[in-house]
Amino acid sequence: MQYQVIIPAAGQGKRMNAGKNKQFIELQALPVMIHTLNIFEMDERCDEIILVINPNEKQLVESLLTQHKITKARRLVTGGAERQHSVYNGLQSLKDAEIVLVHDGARPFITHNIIHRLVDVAAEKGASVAAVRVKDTIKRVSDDGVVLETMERSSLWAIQTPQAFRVSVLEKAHEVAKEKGFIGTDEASLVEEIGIPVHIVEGDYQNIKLTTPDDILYAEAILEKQSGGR
Ligand SMILES: Nc1ccn([C@@H]2O[C@H](COP(=O)(O)OP(=O)(O)OP(=O)(O)O)[C@@H](O)[C@H]2O)c(=O)n1
Ligand SMILES: C[C@](O)(CO)[C@H](O)COP(=O)(O)O
Repeated sequence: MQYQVIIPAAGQGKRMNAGKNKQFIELQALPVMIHTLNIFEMDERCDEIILVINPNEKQLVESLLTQHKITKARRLVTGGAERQHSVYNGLQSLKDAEIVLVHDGARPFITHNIIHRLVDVAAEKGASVAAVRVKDTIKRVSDDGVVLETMERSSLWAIQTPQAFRVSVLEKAHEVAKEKGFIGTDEASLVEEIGIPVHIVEGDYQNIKLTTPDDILYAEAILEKQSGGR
């Protein structure tokens, strides 16, 4: 089954504190955004990339796409105030897609194997998310820093992107969220709100989101390992 992917890349990267959108930080001489786009560019099952960007970065993005021969990102979409609004804008520009993936521009280490498993589960069941089992003990804590409870770890998963959906499911979820003024931190939470089951696809701990400066050190180590330490 083929798919289209929406890549939200219109954030500010405030927690990264790099003085620029973290999408443009270079890892082994390639911007983060290009690492992510290359994965979908090289996937035969990906028909189109809908790249969501800040309008003031359009020229820079266009020149990077040309320079790095990214041919599938034919339509650039303007982002919104929150990640959810950026994805909503991307969804409005989908054409003739049955399955849509949403994947953070800031997660440059996703694999084709996980992408394909997500697409297959979404095609069969409607909604799927990449996730890994939580490794730490997780506690719920009050605003004044006192532990309220220890969560049962065996049922806790850390949710990543990609998240894959039948297009009709994600469209409905976004419309309902818009009506209710609901803002979620991922697409699956919107789908959960409309009562459609979201299925876990076990992912990879290396599929990190570059969020804070220490993530860059880890990303460099992953790339070093991928390139055989050369
Ligand atoms: N209004 C927004 C906010 C985020 N994103 C994108 O959503 C992904 C995940 O968001 P996050 O890691 O929070 O990125 P930023 O919003 O850039 O980071 P920060 O919250 O630290 O400013 C990133 O690829 C980011 O560019 C987006 O397209 N539009
Ligand atoms: C969608 C996401 O990457 C799943 O882990 C995450 O929720 C994005 O959160 P952020 O606060 O926008 O970084």
